[in-house]
Amino acid sequence: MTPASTPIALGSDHAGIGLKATLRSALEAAGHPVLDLGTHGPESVDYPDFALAVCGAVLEGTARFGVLVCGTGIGISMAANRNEGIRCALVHDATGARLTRQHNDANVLALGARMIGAEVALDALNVFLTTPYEGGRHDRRVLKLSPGWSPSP
Ligand SMILES: O=C(CO)[C@H](O)[C@H](O)[C@H](O)COP(=O)(O)O
Repeated sequence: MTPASTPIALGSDHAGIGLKATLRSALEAAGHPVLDLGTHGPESVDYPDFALAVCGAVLEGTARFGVLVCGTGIGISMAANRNEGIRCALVHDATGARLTRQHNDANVLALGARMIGAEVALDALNVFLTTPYEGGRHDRRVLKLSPGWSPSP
């Protein structure tokens, strides 16, 4: 298991920068090490670049989980899920965050800064980080999401 001392990687585009800052402050206040991979300014940028950076950190093990924010969470989650081994879930509340950890063993959380408020996002993040994967019947389904998996002939 990845130790809790391993950072949480954060990334956003310009639309998500405010919510990312809120999430970062909350994580740091709770004692979580954070790896903020940008964006760091208000200029218009492209969300796939930040999804790639965060997913790279998760896949190489320098981050325990990734958290991505764009305006809707849609584009940045699409970009994240292009990376083999990443299971990124776009959620809109704590229930989605809990279920995607329990059932999908999601390793990246995506949030839409133009869709949900900061309190809901903070609840979702807290639940995401503290909910374990259930395993059991979900193992064979998660396995089918793995790099290289294909149906038996
Ligand atoms: O990818 C998105 C839409 O699913 C995100 O919401 C982006 O943040 C959005 O497209 C950015 O839009 P903007 O008009 O360039 O701010």
